[in-house]
Amino acid sequence: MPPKRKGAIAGFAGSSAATASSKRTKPAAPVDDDSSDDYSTDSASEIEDLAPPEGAVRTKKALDKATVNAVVNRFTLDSPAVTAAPAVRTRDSVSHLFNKHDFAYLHMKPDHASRPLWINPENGIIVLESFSPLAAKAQDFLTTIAEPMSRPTFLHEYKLTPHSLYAAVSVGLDPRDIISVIDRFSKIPVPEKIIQFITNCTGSYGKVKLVLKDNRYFVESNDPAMLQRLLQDPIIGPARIQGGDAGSGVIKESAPKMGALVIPGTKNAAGTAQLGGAAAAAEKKAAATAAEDVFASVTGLGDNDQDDEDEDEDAVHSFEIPSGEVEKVQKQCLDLGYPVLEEYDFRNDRKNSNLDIDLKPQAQIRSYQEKSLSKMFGNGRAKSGIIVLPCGAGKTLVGITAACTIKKSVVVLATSSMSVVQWRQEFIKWSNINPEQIAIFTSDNKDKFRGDAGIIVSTYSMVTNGRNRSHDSKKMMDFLQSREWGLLILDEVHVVPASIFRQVVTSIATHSKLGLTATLLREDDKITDLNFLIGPKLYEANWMELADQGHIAKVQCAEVWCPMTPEFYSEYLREPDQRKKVLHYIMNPRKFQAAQFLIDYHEKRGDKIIVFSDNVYALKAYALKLQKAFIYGETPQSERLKILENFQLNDKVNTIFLSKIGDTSLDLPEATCLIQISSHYGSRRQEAQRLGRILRAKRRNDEGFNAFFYSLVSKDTQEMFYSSKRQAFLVDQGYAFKVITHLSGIENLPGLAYSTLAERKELLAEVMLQNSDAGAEEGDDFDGAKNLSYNANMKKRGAKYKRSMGRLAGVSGGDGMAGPLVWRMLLDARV
Ligand SMILES: Nc1ncnc2c1ncn2[C@@H]1O[C@H](COP(=O)(O)OP(=O)(O)OP(=O)(O)O)[C@@H](O)[C@H]1O
Repeated sequence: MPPKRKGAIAGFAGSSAATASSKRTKPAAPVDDDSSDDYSTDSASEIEDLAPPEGAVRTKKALDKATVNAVVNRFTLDSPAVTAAPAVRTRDSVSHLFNKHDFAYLHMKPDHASRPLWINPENGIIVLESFSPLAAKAQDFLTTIAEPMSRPTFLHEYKLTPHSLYAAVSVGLDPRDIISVIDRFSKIPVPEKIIQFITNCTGSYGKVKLVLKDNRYFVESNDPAMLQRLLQDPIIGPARIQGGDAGSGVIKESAPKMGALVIPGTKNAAGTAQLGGAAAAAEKKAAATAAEDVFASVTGLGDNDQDDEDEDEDAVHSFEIPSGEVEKVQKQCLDLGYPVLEEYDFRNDRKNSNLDIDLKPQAQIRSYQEKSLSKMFGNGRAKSGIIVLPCGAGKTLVGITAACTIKKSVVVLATSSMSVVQWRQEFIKWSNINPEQIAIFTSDNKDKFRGDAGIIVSTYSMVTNGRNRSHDSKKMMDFLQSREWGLLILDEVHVVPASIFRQVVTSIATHSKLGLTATLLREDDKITDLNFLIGPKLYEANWMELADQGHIAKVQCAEVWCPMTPEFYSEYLREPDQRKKVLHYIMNPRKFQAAQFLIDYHEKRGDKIIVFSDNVYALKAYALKLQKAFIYGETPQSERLKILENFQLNDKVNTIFLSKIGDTSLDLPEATCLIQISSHYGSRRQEAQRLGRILRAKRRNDEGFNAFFYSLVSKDTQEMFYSSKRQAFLVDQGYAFKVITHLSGIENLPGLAYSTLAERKELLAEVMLQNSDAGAEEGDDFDGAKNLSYNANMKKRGAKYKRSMGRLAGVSGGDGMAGPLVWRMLLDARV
């Protein structure tokens, strides 16, 4: 049986630049090209200027970014709106050491030691003591109201931002509760400035909702005065449909009860929900842990309080607007400072046919998957937004469970045709969907599903590239655009340019959107666009917590410093061509030796190793010299499959070399060790995605198992700088990078390559003979300006990573584990 390769092959279809340019050259006859959707940072700009899809039905035009930013900027801690009187600062003998960071004026509460967090009044950063008994509770709360910034072993950092507070309100939190819970967890009374910031942000966000019921649009609010204010507006007022259900055009009804919905695959779905109220309550009580008691005593918010709150029924007021006015009303609300939340009341949608889909009984979603979905369905409706889970943590099943909850027609968009096939297979594996009701729309497949409701899985490029559509493809697009969809699942949202989302969300009429990603970061800082094009971040899992629970592998990360040989270094310094400079540090013989040594060592330990190189010249040179298989953009599909199959099943093939086409979605659970010899400058996203290839290691639950991630860096070259920038995201997730300056025993490796000066000189001569193109990455145009801008950014912000001293075991929280022991034996680790 062929091995599972999720999107493996995703990137295997050629380079991003080649794809982008091929989209521009018109072939003789219309041909659908979805061969690659490699939306790397560089390809993004190429794709941005694709024409909008032909005949796209503009349902709701995306909000103008300037307006969005204007609103967001209104709510910063420095804005005039935040007018708290400056705190009275008393200076003492050490104040000068701290300058404006002297927070001695914030008096600690008497029982501060038992409270786990502290909040910076100047910038809204919250520091959490992750070792506190209340940390788990506080963490749940903080991930709802703030952005996780950094979560290493002992102290976590979160930041309150307008977007995070917007997301908090969107899952039903009240600003008073936010302030009171922070206060109960906090070592200091919540600073007045923070209270004002929270009140200002939440005062405007989430007050107004746009709800689709029976395919009629309603502007909804709990606050009748708010609706009156909107109705008095010269643009919104006239848009109201006069004489709606309630005659006056304002309808009053009961708010849905929180938690009334049961998400499939959860414990509730399995039985608790069916228990009578009293039995369920008793079960809940019995499950209360000691930690919860501590929580209650410190916060004063026991479960009973929560239950009481749940029982409160707020009236909901609404008025109806025609679908043609939706965009205008949305924009005007935003201008007034009341951004509109979008929710889908799918249980009352009787116009769109139901889809017969449920999770299979054996499908049990994991606690973090359930938590993420509860943020989406918290009040019984579907909120649009983004769920962030580490690579290999099961985003696909989260998407499938969302579809099983909504039970309406679904569109899934993925980044490559292989991912599309994978998504369909996973739907069939986890749910009882009739295979005829799930269709694929790619260049090879354009069948519709059977029946009134169904699922279409396609790629972003199939849906947005309107230039050269074949007849069948046009028909399929018409089908996609002519009907309403209950849910749009957007896979790997971090790689797709905002302009593509804009085209997608404006051309496919969908009631709710779910974005999925592991790394919600972009080097081009276009993340804020996603907040408004898809929705706020609903949930972000903690990588370390998932690793501790065995859902993803524990990984030891190391940066191996490889000194340049004198002859390579003097050429490197002398070389004026940037690309050739790069080639010199990638082809550094000491780096080659380190790779050879690590491959040898890990193969002997029984590991399966992936070696990544963005540079194809180096990829081939290393692989050929070491006699290992390699795959890059030009490797034919059949050969790729053969290599990957051998890697998985053949115990003689334990190492493969991959270019960056294997960065994402590659599902090789056999891989346990990763060695990176060349990479995409300072890309934090690539580093995290590559790490993701070993997070799903099959052996992750073996006692003391660790996967290994080595980044080989040529010392005293530009590569050192890029490497530190690349690690920033993973360091924030709690990974500690050990610096290894010498691999003990390397000198004694039999057959060590380039051990004589003559061999090294020969290699240098070969490298010098290469033209500048050999130094370029696969499918990448070297962009000196971008290169420099990374430098400038780093100077501006300062490097965020820290190099660790001492033992890796300690810093990675892995004391006493077998992994670090192996390291200590193997590596003479010194800083
Ligand atoms: N609740 C679950 N129970 C059992 N297996 C699960 C569960 N959730 C996910 N898995 C399995 O975990 C593996 C990884 O899942 P998936 O491919 O969806 O990860 P991912 O988050 O999309 O990763 P990537 O970002 O690397 O694509 C799959 O083999 C999947 O079947």
